[in-house]
Amino acid sequence: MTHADTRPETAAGAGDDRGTAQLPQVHAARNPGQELDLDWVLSARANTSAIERRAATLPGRRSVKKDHQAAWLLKAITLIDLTTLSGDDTAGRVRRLCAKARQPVRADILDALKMRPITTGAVCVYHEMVPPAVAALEGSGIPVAAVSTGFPAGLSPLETRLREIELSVAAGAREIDIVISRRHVLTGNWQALYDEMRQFRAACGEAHVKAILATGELGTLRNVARASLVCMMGGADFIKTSTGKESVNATLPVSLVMIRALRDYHDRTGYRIGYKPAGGISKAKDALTYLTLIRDELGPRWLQPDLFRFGASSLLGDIERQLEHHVTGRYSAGYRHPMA
Ligand SMILES: O=C[C@H](O)COP(=O)(O)O
Repeated sequence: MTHADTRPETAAGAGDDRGTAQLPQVHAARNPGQELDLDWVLSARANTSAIERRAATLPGRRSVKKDHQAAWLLKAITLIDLTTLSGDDTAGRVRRLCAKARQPVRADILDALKMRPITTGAVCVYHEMVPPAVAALEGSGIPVAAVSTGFPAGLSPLETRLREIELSVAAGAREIDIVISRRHVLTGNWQALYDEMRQFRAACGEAHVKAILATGELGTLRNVARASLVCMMGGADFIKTSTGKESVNATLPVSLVMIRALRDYHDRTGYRIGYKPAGGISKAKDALTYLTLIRDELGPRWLQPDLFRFGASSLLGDIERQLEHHVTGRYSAGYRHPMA
């Protein structure tokens, strides 16, 4: 059993300035990208059975010592892109989500844990919901991330997708989650994928760009590895697993492949690119598995909001319940312990 013995490096901790919200340091230097290196891309392999075997051991092997669990859970909250991506989204729902992003943990729980206020990493919405989100988050330091480029399928005309990015940036989105054209991966057209990524990168201007690979639709882990590298070469600041709308979203095998591509890219270029697992991550224990995986594979530097986010719509609720249990020793009536 591997224990995360230490507190997460910058977990919200007790401090002299209690009452002062920590403004998230969410943006590192942008990734300039590089020329498409096809030899490197085609050399990327993934031994599926070895990766699946290793991934299967992760939830059991990696745990967080009970004493440090609350700090890790608070850390996880600071790394959430708090998301609503529903056809029935309204400005009111987005405003409520933003209020939650500003104050994701009840004050009495923070007091009991002797922790300073925290915020989520970002709020993630459709383009049409960017203005109410920007207004609701004003002064908080929390960025708005917009899913643009014809999310989730990405099959609208290229000029429409590029225009959508420009409109989202003009509306105040500081991060753009683009979806790649899966067909470029499935047909091995790496040049087309690279060119698309370059154009998306350029349209984002100063905004940071997360490339959603939709890994559940890429066929093989080898394709995931290659698409990850091409998107990083094309200038992605983050690579993200899924839209949350595919039938298979974030998984541990896919994460291992993408994390290794991130490490490879860093080793060869010196640039750290961020990672965003998204879709179906709704349990605190799963969040802890991801955090310890990242810490062990990439190191604690990657556990900062500029290099790691969870894309999640319901994870925060479960983390809150775990924190409440940590503080009060009980769960709300009818709640079944998911960490057991
Ligand atoms: O990008 C974020 C995902 O769409 C969220 O997926 P989820 O609703 O399964 O948490």
